[in-house]
Amino acid sequence: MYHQRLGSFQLPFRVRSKIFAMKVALASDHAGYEVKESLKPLLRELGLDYVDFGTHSTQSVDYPDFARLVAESIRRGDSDQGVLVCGSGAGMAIAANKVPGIRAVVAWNAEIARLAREHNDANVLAIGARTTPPDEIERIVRAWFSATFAGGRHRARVEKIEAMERVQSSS
Ligand SMILES: O=C(CO)[C@H](O)[C@H](O)[C@H](O)COP(=O)(O)O
Repeated sequence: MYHQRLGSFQLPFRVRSKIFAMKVALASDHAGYEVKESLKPLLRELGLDYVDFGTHSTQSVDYPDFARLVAESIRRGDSDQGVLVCGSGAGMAIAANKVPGIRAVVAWNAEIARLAREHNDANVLAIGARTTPPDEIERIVRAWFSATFAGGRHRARVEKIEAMERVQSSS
């Protein structure tokens, strides 16, 4: 259940995000569990609705299971953005990027986070809990959700990524 479900009309994201709070799909593996939990107050402070897809403890699990839940939530249109936390962020990003429409980026500082949103229209933030200091993680999350896709020359490039996905799915 979303933290604050305000509605889910099928409007374009740019319109919907101005009317309703952005919906964030959140998940981690065991390595990222504590960071995932620590992000919840920050997401609330930023006015973001979130749904927690697990994991729910530090017991060892497999990160692709959780990356898939978040990626498919975005693909269905149930979530606008995803945040995934594992040891390095890499495994989560690799797995999430297997789902069409997902542009997952490992951000290890706020600048990478901002650029991923502005230039790449990235929709999944992957964080390395074992590789990124807590204060940097907070800066990364703030930067990610402050930034918006810049469009312009970057739009044609993202469209080329989407075209690659269409070729793959039809072959
Ligand atoms: O797969 C990973 C690399 O992106 C993640 O960091 C995992 O969290 C990590 O591999 C888990 O390792 P563990 O030794 O099983 O805790």
